[in-house]
Amino acid sequence: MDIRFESAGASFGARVAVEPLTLSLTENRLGVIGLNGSGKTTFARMINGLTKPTTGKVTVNGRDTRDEKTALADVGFIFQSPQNQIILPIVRDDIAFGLKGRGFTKAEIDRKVEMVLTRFNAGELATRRAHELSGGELQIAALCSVLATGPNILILDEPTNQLDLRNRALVQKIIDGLEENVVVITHDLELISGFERVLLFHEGKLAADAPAAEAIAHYRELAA
Ligand SMILES: Nc1ncnc2c1ncn2[C@@H]1O[C@H](COP(=O)(O)OP(=O)(O)OP(=O)(O)O)[C@@H](O)[C@H]1O
Repeated sequence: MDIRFESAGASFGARVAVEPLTLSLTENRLGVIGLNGSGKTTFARMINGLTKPTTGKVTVNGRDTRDEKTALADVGFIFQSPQNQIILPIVRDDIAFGLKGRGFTKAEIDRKVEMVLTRFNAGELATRRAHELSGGELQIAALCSVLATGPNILILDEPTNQLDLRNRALVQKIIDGLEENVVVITHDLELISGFERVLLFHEGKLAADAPAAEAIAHYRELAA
């Protein structure tokens, strides 16, 4: 992946959520940590263009996010509350929904839905009602819907939030095995403990940009 922030920052009115920063991100795995309200989600939304920079610019694989009217299609985003991004009641239909309007035939859509369900060993979820799923199942359903569209960068915002130990371990295993480039925002420090690059945000500023152990140690000092 090739994500570049060039003096890019984001403010909401007078509130500066992310101070202008200059960065080049090419790692296959990137962790983002920091206290509540430190700017992590805003930073992540700037990557897929959901939040446009109010100063500077952000490019993803050479494309300026300001030139795109909507979020970048090749940057998948799983939000903090995945139930809010499941649109259709039945899991299989929701996965197919994301593939419509992209020029695929019905047979191709059906094949892609089956492929992604098989990839996550989630065939059992296909006919389930999304609102009846457990937190872990919902994360997997959201992952299937987003990854079926073939993004090459995936952003996960607090993917283990509210998961029990078993589902947490399952989601960690899935993240570790993803071939896509992954950006993980999390308060679950173990989840990103093996990452070679972790960004620590503090009050909208980048407080560390380092391998996981170093960034986590710095975070512990800030939080103490
Ligand atoms: N749409 C918005 N309008 C106004 N202020 C916003 C908006 N989005 C974020 N902010 C503010 O920007 C700052 C950074 O918020 P952000 O959601 O990026 O933090 P975070 O690090 O992801 O927090 P958390 O860990 O609690 O999810 C906060 O002060 C927040 O209140």
